[in-house]
Amino acid sequence: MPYLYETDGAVIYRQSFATIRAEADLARFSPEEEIVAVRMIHASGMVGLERHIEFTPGMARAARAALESGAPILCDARMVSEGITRVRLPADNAVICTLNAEGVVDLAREMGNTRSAAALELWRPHLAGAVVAIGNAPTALFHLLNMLEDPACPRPAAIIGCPVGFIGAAESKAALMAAAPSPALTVRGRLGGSAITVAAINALASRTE
Ligand SMILES: C/C1=C2N=C(/C=C3N=C(/C(C)=C4\N[C@@](C)([C@@H]5N=C1[C@](C)(CCC(=O)O)[C@H]5CC(=O)O)[C@@](C)(CC(=O)O)[C@@H]4CCC(=O)O)[C@@](C)(CC(=O)O)[C@@H]\3CCC(=O)O)C(C)(C)[C@@H]/2CCC(=O)O
Repeated sequence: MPYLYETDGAVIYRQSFATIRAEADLARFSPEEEIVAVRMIHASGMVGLERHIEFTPGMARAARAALESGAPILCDARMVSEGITRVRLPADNAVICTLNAEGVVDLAREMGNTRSAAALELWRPHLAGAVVAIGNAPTALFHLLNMLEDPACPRPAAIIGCPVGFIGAAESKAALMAAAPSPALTVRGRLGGSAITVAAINALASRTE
């Protein structure tokens, strides 16, 4: 007896989003934010995630406008950069991950930091007006915040800072929302991760659900 299951991708998405909207408490989000929150919950399979999602005012609009005007997307990990659905991007935006670029291993050794943090030094020429997507590494988010302490460092248009884990994740995200050097989106606490971060980018990239 073969297993019977839903095989239409569009139907699966539609039913998932309807389930999330029926079960999650999305009332505090603006319409632009709600679409992003729904997709983040979808990627995590976790109704309740919405309680930990926080936008600075106007972040969703700023990020969407930046993407529509062609901003590059700067990602901390390949798991983030590979997850971005290219056909959703409104301006064939460049998706950049420098984690495996030449010299990053040596730079990390010199800096006494992780590869994830060192890789951000290669973002400097792309940072002005970019959309940042940090979904894995707390050290990358901390290093970005330290870079942006320098007023001469170019500002990104928006920062999605959702690193996951037990060491530095909650702290780096609290620091992001306290400093808010650019419009920012986070998931407070230990929760986060590449999939949730990718989902936020994919939601912001397209006006279609
Ligand atoms: C301490 C690190 C953490 N990694 C986590 C979770 C996951 N990481 C995966 C993978 C495949 C990668 N993690 C690296 C980014 C690697 N992870 C680290 C570092 C040691 C330090 C980062 C930090 O603390 O800020 C980091 C290496 C570095 O020197 O920067 C990765 C580059 C390691 C590697 O393969 O070389 C790699 C990312 C590859 C890529 O996508 O480009 C996991 C899939 C776990 C696994 O290895 O099986 C998982 C993915 C989670 C996600 O959703 O992204 C934590 C939990 C974030 C942790 C930092 C916090 C902590 O509490 O420990």
